Amino acid sequence: MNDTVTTRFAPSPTGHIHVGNARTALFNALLARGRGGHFMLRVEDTDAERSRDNFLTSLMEDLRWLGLDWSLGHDAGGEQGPYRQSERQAIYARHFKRLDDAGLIYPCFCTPEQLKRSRAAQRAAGKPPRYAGTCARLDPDEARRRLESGEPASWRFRVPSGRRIEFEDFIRGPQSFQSDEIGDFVIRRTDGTPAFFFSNALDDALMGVSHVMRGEDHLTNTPRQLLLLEALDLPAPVYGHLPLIADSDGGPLSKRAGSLGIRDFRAEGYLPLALLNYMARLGHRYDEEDRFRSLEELAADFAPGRVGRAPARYDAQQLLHWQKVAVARLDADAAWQWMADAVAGAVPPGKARAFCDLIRHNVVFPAEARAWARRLFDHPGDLDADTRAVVEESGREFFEAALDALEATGPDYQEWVDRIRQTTGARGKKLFMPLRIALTGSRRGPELDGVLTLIGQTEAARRLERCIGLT
Ligand SMILES: Nc1ncnc2c1ncn2[C@@H]1O[C@H](COP(=O)(O)OP(=O)(O)OP(=O)(O)O)[C@@H](O)[C@H]1O
Repeated sequence: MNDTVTTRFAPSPTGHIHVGNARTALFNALLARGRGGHFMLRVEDTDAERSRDNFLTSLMEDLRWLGLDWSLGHDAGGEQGPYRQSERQAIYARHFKRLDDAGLIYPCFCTPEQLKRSRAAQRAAGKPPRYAGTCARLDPDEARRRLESGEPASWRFRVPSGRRIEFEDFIRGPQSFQSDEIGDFVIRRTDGTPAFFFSNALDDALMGVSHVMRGEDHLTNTPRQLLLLEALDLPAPVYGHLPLIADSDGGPLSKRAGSLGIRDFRAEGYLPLALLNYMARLGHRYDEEDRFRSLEELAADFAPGRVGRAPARYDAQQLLHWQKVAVARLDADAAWQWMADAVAGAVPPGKARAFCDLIRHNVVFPAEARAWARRLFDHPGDLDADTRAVVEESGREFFEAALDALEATGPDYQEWVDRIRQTTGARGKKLFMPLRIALTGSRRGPELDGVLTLIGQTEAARRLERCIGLT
């Protein structure tokens, strides 16, 4: 028996992937990596109306940007392809025929309105809605006649009665379902396309997926899929269902609604490892919770048994924490790459690296780096009331002394501040805060020493004069 672990991410390309989808992809990638197995990307694009190629391109970009490369599947190859469901019609047709030949499926002519009425009636009677079995009892000759006359029909799987379906969920533990509570379900839609239950289960089996880890929105699909695989005499994977992630208001995430999209985080300048460290802890516990981990380390320490049962909620503060850690750990080259686009045009040629080295520990997003570039190379900006109060309190004489000192010492920071200290008697905060405000327009920011070097003597003098003018 082949005991390689093969996991998969099987999205429908119907929108940009969000934190919920991406965490499902991440957990599958971690499980495969941690066990030396394969992570597969399968594209579930049977819904032609909602599937779009641009969403497929976008989700592949997002996964690759996160570092969640797949070794099997769409755009990666493998023996069990194609890995786009829209290209697997012949395979579905073959297995559909096997079920038909075995008398395990039947055409259903019920219209959407009839089905809706039936569900409403069941609900009114206090019963959970499921297919009432109307077409299961049709005379086979009549069913053929109606099909031949072109009447639209979906196809349903005959769920065997009186069966208990049990399986061990590798996250939630033992699960048990009664087949009598499952109505006959659609495996082929009226338009001829395969329904989710069918194509999804069939592909997992045919593609050698060993572990299906997916959101618990799929939990009740699993007994249906197990019945189908049993009917087709195909091997079933083991299943694990993850608690869903809700947005910060508790609402569900949805690709269609475009909530918490990975590409939005990317555009804002979040780092992949910040998101990975954040998402890996969404519903999963690590020892040494606070330790920032590489993707390899996240995988080595990942265990389905450490996934909790409670729904996880998106927490912007937690993500921001990991972003700060990830930014602080960038080396000089990576820090520059990260901010380069945002500061393009705002930093004079030749000063880029010095600028980056100076401000990188003061920023968490590239947009902040851009604001610093403007502040240092263009204009320090208007002073807020508290900042202006410091300038006024320091007084004209202080800034005049600072300006004289600068002329005398040139842009040697240490000599400059020593001289100001001597001539004004100012010390500590009283010395450094007004100088910081003069040079940067802000009470917080990077080392003044570096600021002076970067903006140069002439600009520093101009900024001191501006403060003189404000007093
Ligand atoms: N909020 C969520 N939290 C965790 N996992 C989720 C969430 N939403 C979807 N998933 C999981 O993401 C995977 C991909 O699913 P799918 O492509 O159907 O995404 P979806 O967001 O449900 O899409 P749509 O909004 O188009 O219905 C599935 O395993 C699904 O369970």
